[in-house]
Amino acid sequence: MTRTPLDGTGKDGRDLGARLRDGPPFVIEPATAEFRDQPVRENAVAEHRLARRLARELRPYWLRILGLLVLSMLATPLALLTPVPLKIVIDSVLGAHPPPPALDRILPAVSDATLVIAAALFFVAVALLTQLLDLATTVLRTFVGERVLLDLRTRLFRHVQRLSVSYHDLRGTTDSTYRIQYDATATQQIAVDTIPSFITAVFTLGAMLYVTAKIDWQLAVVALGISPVLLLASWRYRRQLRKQSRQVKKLESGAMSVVQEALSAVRVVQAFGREEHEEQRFVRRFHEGMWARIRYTLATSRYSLVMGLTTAVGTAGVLYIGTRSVQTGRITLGDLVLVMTYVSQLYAPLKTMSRKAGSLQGYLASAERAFALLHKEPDVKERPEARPLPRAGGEIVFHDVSFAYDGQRPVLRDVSLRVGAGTRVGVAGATGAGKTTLVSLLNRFYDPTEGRILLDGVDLREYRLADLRNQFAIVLQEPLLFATSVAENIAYARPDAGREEIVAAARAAGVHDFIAGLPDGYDTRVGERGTRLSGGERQRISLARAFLKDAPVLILDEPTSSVDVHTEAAIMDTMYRLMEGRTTFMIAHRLSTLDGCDERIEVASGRVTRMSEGVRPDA
Ligand SMILES: Nc1ncnc2c1ncn2[C@@H]1O[C@H](COP(=O)(O)OP(=O)(O)OP(=O)(O)O)[C@@H](O)[C@H]1O
Repeated sequence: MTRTPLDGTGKDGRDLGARLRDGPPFVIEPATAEFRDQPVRENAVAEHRLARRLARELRPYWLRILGLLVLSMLATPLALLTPVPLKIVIDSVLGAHPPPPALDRILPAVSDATLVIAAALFFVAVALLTQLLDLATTVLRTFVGERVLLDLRTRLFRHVQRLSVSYHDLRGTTDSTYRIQYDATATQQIAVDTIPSFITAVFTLGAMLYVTAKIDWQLAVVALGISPVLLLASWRYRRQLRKQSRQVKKLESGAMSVVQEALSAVRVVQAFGREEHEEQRFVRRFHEGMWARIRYTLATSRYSLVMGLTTAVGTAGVLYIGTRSVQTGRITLGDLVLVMTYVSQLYAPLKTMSRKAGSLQGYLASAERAFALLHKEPDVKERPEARPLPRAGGEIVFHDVSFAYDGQRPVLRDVSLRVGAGTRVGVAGATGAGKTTLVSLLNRFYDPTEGRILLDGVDLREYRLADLRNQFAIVLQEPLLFATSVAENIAYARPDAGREEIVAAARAAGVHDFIAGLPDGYDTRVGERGTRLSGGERQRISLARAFLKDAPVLILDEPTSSVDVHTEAAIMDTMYRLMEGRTTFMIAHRLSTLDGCDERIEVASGRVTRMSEGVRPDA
């Protein structure tokens, strides 16, 4: 059976899970030179490259990120003001100290009761401003973050769609899905969460230290004394956290592949009663992921523990020295309360910085994976000065073409053919002989390892890729439909086609009456992959697609092998009409299917072992 490379599954018949299990799964793609080595060798240069890459990624949003930063930084003065009412009440209402000069200027010689009310109102005003600022920051952060995420996801999706079929053959779909769906969010987090929090934390830290030092420099020195320990701990845990986070991502995307595969093949699973087996595979994969996550969480908890203990020691030191200072009269009780509030707030930014440094490692691991995908170059490339090709005549020549999927074991060897424009060629051969591979080279799903293929006398690699692919209409053994309406499925070949053209194509494919009889006619939805239609019905719809495309070259890969004899006869009829005036390659196992072809070739073990006169290269 031929598997189409279009559906993202391997042509070697191995299922997605098998390839994910057996292949070199989920290794971060060593993409461009910029990202090579990075996942393996953790070094300062690689870190620097990743940071530069991130900066480049975020450059278009710098103004918005700056806005976010400004909003976040406005929180600092508010944080500084929060404990001030408490200090005033303690010192000037409960104690006997005069109010601070600034307050005295605004409210000269007021009673204690008025001072308490003023302090309370001040407290509410600061809280209100803090909340408003919080709201504005959240709104802006959400907008900027979603924009960054959407843009990156769009680019990843665009890129992944253009990667060569061989990439998808090897990788399967889940790893790419994971990178687009989950890894891409890391950049958003770094842009709107980590960077602004980090910078704001540094800013707040500086401001609070300054105010504390103004009150009592000794206290500021004690409070700051713990920061080397904090920095050291962030440095020490950084690598471990990144490594573990990377491991978690690999295992999670691997586990997801089990779900995706089992659900997409649910009929096979149920038919063979393998639900239990699939469940066990699922549990095994998730079990591995679970332990990796537990290890990661334990590492972050250990890290938080170190942070928490260090800050507690710092706070205790400030409390001790601060109390002594109150006792000796160096500072007031209100000053001590103010400083203690600052110290707890001072450690909040320090903790934020170190916590962010921890989660940053997880984000960086994800960002690496997303960028690696983005930097993966397609094997099949378009030349910079590629030729346009409005409509080909249809002459195709193979010149000593050899091809190996893995670059080593050839699947096609020294194939030479000359197919005149409008010639219908029947391709026969045993299973695994290389027939599908032969036609897959025509529209450049893969490029030959050796030799060249010419269309109208020009190497396929000279043409613009989209133009080249536009010259082919393909009908596969297992027609692939999308989960939309019948009309949209037919129009997939030419999205600009009007309803009359779609109906005309359906008529030509002999499927109009069937469609007209459906509950919603052409607007009937066909279900995922067209499962609500029979194999023959799907095949006819894909033929209508080919009629609508009206391409000069037609590839028919065993299009009737899954339908009954009557349906086959009807479909063949339609197909021969479709072939008229088009260069056609028709693959079939049943030789009788090829009777209407003008020429015939036979493939065995990757070689063309027989060919009729009309396709001889020297004819
Ligand atoms: N994506 C792939 N990666 C690696 N090997 C592949 C891939 N697709 C096909 N092959 C191998 O290439 C050889 C030729 O496969 P191909 O599908 O071209 O044969 P075929 O003649 O079309 O077979 P069938 O009649 O069964 O469809 C087979 O040995 C197959 O295992």
